Amino acid sequence: MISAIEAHFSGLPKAVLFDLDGTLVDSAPGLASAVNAMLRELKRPEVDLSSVRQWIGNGQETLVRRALSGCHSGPELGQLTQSEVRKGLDLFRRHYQESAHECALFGGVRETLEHLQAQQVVMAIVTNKPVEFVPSILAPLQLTGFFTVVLGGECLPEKKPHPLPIHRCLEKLAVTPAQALMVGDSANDLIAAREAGVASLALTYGYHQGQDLQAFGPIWLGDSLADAFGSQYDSLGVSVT
Ligand SMILES: O=C(O)COP(=O)(O)O
Ligand SMILES: [Mg+2]
Repeated sequence: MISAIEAHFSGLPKAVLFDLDGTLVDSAPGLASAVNAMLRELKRPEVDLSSVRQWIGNGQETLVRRALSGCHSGPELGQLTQSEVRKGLDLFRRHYQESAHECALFGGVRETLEHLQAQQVVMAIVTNKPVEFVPSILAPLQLTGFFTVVLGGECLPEKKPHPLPIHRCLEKLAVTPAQALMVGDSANDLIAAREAGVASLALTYGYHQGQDLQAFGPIWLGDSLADAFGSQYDSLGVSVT
């Protein structure tokens, strides 16, 4: 059976841009450790992992604002002072240096990266996470060598859902929007891709805050990267189990 990716690109895209948190790695445990270390220092109540999962995806300042106010959105976020947010962010980042590695690769990811690399598809990471933390996530998982470009949330004046990081990444890779595929777990990824004229693929296992990702027009939506590229693995005789 021909996959949605093969049908769209008549084969494989020239470049695949991956979101990081919730797409390649389950980073919530490391983020929750740092959030709670920050809250302890500020003598505030700790939060549970499931709350932190709901708060990931809009960069670290938003995560810290949500943790300090104990909710995802609402007037409480706006009531925080600049100095509270700055202090929280400094503490969070100091602790996250220690806990960023507390994350796990989602199933099917390594096989997909190996498959794409073997097919000379260029790969990049476009994340809203500050870029300084990316090496401590990729290195222990031995993922560093797969990516030609890594763009973090504070590399540019805008982050996803703005299309600027995708435009900049395509420029660096010297590929056109039509030659690229964005793979993500949240509306931010799919909106940024759509605005940049890039096809997208949505994974349902990440941090989508209950949103219906189908509404943002991915060419494929599912719960395993291996399934998205599955028929191509099969044709190469590569195991996806
Ligand atoms: O740090 C975040 O907000 C998450 O980043 P990502 O999902 O764009 O990788
Ligand atoms: Mg994500």
